Amino acid sequence: MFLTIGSEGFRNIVTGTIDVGAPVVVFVGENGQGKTNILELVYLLCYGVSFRTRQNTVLITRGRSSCRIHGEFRTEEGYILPILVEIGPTSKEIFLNEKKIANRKELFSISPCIVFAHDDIQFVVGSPLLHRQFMNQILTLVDPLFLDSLRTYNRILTSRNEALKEAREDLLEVYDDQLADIAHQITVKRERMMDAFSSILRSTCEEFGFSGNVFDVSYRPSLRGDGKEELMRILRSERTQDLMVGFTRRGPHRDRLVFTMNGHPVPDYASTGEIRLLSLLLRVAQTTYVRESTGKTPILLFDDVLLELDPLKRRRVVEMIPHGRQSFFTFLPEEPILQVLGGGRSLVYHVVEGRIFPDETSQ
Ligand SMILES: Nc1ncnc2c1ncn2[C@@H]1O[C@H](COP(=O)(O)OP(=O)(O)OP(=O)(O)O)[C@@H](O)[C@H]1O
Repeated sequence: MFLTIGSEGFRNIVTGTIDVGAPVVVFVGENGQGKTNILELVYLLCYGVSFRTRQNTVLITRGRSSCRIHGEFRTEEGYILPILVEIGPTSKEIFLNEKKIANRKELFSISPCIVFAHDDIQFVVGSPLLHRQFMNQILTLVDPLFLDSLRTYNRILTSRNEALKEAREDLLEVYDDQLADIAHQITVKRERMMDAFSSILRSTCEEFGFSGNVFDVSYRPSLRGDGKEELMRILRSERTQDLMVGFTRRGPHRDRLVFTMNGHPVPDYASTGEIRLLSLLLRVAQTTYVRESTGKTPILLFDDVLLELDPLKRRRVVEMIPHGRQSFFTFLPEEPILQVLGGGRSLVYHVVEGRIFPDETSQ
């Protein structure tokens, strides 16, 4: 759990430190005041990157040349870990326990963190690129080696595509072999994860109060075969077509997911509210999957996502949030925030033009 968070020169947030040592922390404010920036700050402390941008310079307050983001994290064993992220125009340094770390992966073991964001509905109705992003996000949280496999795959894929454009059959022999090997590893990992994930999603739907399989998701690998050898045979047998188009037409870079509601494709049948609900249940299921796979309950960041649900569904989603860890919420002033406060300790802050004030009535 984070006990404090703070920043200097970060986006529109005014320099300072606030107490967040409670299971539920709420930020209330009008549009554009800095609520999402605060959630972004928490995410940066967990992963060393933003969930909104890969461009470090936009994180720095306009007109300044650097920023510092800091927090104190209390581990499950009770140790206090100071985390500091310093960002300059072309640099980023991360300090854990006052020691500079060489790789931001060292932060990953502290606490997983899951954002429930407005754009999450794109995982359901957006392009297959986002389906793959969804799977990759989950796998990276539970398997630190997955990101390396993905990078290797993309490197070999780029080389194979170049060889296809230049019709270098000698190189294609080598790349087919390498691509089949890594494609097999990625497909098997995605397949296993999605099997477990879809069964968790079904239980999540039941827990929510649905009877039967209201929402379901299934994995559709683009290159399916029994082992690496078969994938290689497929790549070779389809090489002529790949040479004609000049790129690799099949592989994990073309995988997709199919979302259904009562057996029908979600994008064609579901209402906006149902799509929003599914995107929230996907994140709840992701939280359960990460907890079951790593033994750690993620910190949850809810960025204004409950508004589109009717009050009953909103309450049910909130009741499903796992206890024992920390959740951060953002709300517009008129939203009924009391529904998320529950019985435990909670902190409510108002955000006005980047300034963060404690709510007098909830202290
Ligand atoms: N680098 C920066 N320097 C200064 N201000 C910035 C910077 N980046 C973003 N901002 C400002 O931060 C504000 C946006 O804050 P944020 O996205 O957190 O809003 P919000 O309170 O979550 O609003 P909404 O309810 O509309 O989502 C905007 O006014 C934006 O111009």
